[in-house]
Amino acid sequence: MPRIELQELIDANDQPFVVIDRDYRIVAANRRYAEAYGTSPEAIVGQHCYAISHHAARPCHENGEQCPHRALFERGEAVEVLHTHYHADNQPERTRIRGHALRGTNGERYLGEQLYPLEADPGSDCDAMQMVGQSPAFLTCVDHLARVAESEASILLYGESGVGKELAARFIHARSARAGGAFIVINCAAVPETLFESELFGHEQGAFSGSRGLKKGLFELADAGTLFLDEVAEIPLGLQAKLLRVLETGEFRRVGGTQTLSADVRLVSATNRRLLDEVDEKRFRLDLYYRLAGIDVSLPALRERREDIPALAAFLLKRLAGARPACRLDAAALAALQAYDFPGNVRELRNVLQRAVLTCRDGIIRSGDLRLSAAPVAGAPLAPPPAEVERERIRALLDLHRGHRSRVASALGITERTLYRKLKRYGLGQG
Ligand SMILES: Nc1ncnc2c1ncn2[C@@H]1O[C@H](COP(=O)(O)OP(=O)(O)OP(=O)(O)O)[C@@H](O)[C@H]1O
Repeated sequence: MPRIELQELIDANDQPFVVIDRDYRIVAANRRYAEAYGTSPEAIVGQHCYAISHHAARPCHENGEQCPHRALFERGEAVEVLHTHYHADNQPERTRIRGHALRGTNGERYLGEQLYPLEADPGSDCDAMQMVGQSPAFLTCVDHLARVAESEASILLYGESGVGKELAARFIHARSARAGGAFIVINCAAVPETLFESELFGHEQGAFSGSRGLKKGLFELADAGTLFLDEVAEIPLGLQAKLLRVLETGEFRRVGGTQTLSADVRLVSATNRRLLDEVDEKRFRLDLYYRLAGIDVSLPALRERREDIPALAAFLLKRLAGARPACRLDAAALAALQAYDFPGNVRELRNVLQRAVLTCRDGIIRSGDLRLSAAPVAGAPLAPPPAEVERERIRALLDLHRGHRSRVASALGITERTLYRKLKRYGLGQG
């Protein structure tokens, strides 16, 4: 067998590649790897891997990260992990690392690491999408999203309210081959049943009373792009059958139309309910479930990634401040946020910060400025009111505000979206 120069061999690899010995010393690195850290292969050899990739003084497993080095030299396993690496300019980059067990001609064992940056396309990376987070739970999820984005499969996103399902759907679209096409959102809980079909498939002129002109449906508008069905569990049963037919044939008609149209649409759906439970309860069709959930991805709740709270809070405060200087949290306030469970997830964090910004005086948010529902202020309800009481309250407010939903929502201190869901549940204000 010919003996090929190691440097030439690894330079032929388009991905960053590095070879590390038992003592964490780099014994070889390809050009790609060295360039990413602003140096040359010659200068890197002999240095500690953690000094290069993490700018750290000790191995990354000592800082709580999963380490392929440790897995190989302690357990003999070649593993794949997600890490955050730091480039020469200190920019963090999320990277998937695949470990390889190598054996030198001296019989010694070495670790080969192949790096796959998760944000290879700077136009659609997490920063551009404003998706903040470095925790293992978040990185695993982003990695999963990036991988499923490349396929054409229908994706079902599952996660509690406010975890960022719409953001995740946009991320999938931006990283897919359809990124140049439209990203169309329909919130299935917000559309009254009577208008659902025409929203989705459009209508011809005068198709029903009140319809003016021809209107293209969202399905048609999403042609060559992605259609995001938010709160998909809320699609009325009758429409589920129609949607299924369209998904199976790719063909549809506008309401009141005779012409058969077709559209090439990739579906991403989201729900905060267990759809299979809905199937068991006969509220959701199993065949439609299979169509929508080609691949399902769960998004972690904020309390499962508490370590992201400081960065998320700083990001949201900056966004809330706009051009003005952003408020910041003192240590006790930050600790209170990290200890809190956030049933409403990132959206609740944003709302809590929004209120705190209004009450804080000197640009510093203290724990007293935070209104977290676990420690309610006087007058705030401890738990959601019982259904009957809530139904009556909403009905009375609808009367008071003459059906003006945004006013009712703000009187209740909830989003319009949540109000729509409640209206539906209580059979109020349809049409
Ligand atoms: N990782 C993140 N980084 C930055 N902002 C985030 C992140 N995740 C969510 N957000 C923000 O939190 C808010 C809620 O996100 P989004 O609307 O995507 O949630 P959702 O899961 O779709 O909610 P719902 O189930 O109520 O529809 C948005 O303002 C979004 O920008």
